[in-house]
Amino acid sequence: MIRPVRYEGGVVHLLDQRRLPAEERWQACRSVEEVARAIETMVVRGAPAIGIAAAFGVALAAAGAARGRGGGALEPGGTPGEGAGLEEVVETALRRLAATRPTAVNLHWALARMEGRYRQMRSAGAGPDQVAAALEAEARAIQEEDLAMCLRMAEHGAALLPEGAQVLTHCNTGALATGGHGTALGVIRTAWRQGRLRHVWVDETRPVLQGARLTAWELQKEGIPHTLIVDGAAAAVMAAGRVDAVLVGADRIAANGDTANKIGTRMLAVLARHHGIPFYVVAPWSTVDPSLPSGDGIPIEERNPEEVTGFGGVRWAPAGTPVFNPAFDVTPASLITAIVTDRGILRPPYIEAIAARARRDEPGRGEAARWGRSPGC
Ligand SMILES: CSC[C@@H](O)[C@@H](O)C(=O)COP(=O)(O)O
Repeated sequence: MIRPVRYEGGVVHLLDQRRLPAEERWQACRSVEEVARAIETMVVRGAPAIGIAAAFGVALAAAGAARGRGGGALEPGGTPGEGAGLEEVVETALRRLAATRPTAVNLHWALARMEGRYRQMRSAGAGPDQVAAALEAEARAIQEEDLAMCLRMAEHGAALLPEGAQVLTHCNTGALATGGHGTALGVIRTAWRQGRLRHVWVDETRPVLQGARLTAWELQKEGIPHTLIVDGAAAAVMAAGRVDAVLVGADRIAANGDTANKIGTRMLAVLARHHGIPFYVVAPWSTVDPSLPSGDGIPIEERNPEEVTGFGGVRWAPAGTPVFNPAFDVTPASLITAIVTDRGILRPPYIEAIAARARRDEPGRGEAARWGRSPGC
């Protein structure tokens, strides 16, 4: 199984997704700053995967502090230097990692969980070595639980698809984006293994091409029949009656079900409604942010204009062309047929379905909101 994040000997290893599919190269991150930059530059990407990478970044920081090396967060610009205390090292790591990407709440959820474990160990009087061991165990638990959630979502979601389904998906929501298996792509994987899936339409997903580079790579490895299309071809394949369902992931789901996901998702939802095609969002509960009443409050990351004016060192737009490059958009809840979570399938009205589950299950969400307040949000 593809797993994009590994933690070994106090080093975070990330499968460099910028280089796929041309080469499978791992990047070793030995400091919090290196993990943070890897998240910012999309060496690792996908909402659950960046949460997992950040959790290991905190574990790395604590391990460094326990060894008396300032947690490896030794860069200039406000991070602690040699010999910094454990408290300062962990706080700094949490702050730096929270500031990497604003939209995916899984990142802030994972950091809140790491902070919670840290505080628990400190109030129990644990020393630096014990704290470091506990934080490593917590990060590993986040990773393993994410895989388990993906497998549960996949079972729930596959049951929604008709026999011989043709589906359309956007971005990469596979093993590369999660603890393994995937969210929307996990449903596709499981449906294929169950024999109920015929074919996948893969949106190339401009500008960074997660569909063309990553989803096509994962599907090819599994031998799942698929066809790559440019984003603008989605309406044509829907109109031709060749899509039975649209399956997408999510970076943040507000309390009313409004869902932020990769730019272009909203367009697909509008198209699906027009063509009478079910539109399913697949996401673990860690993607739900009940502290936001609606999608209006979701911070949308804007990325470098160079992602739009060219790719891989080739520029095609004239120099100086003005660019708007939002990395995500928000799909209104009214366009979503169902939200598939590891805790079951949510149906409209989402505001009630989400509130009921949040009340029952989520004592830690106030803290997630705190780390969610990163610069740029
Ligand atoms: C399981 S991944 C869900 C989302 O994170 C995914 O659809 C997405 O939008 C990823 O965006 P990215 O910018 O590649 O991190």
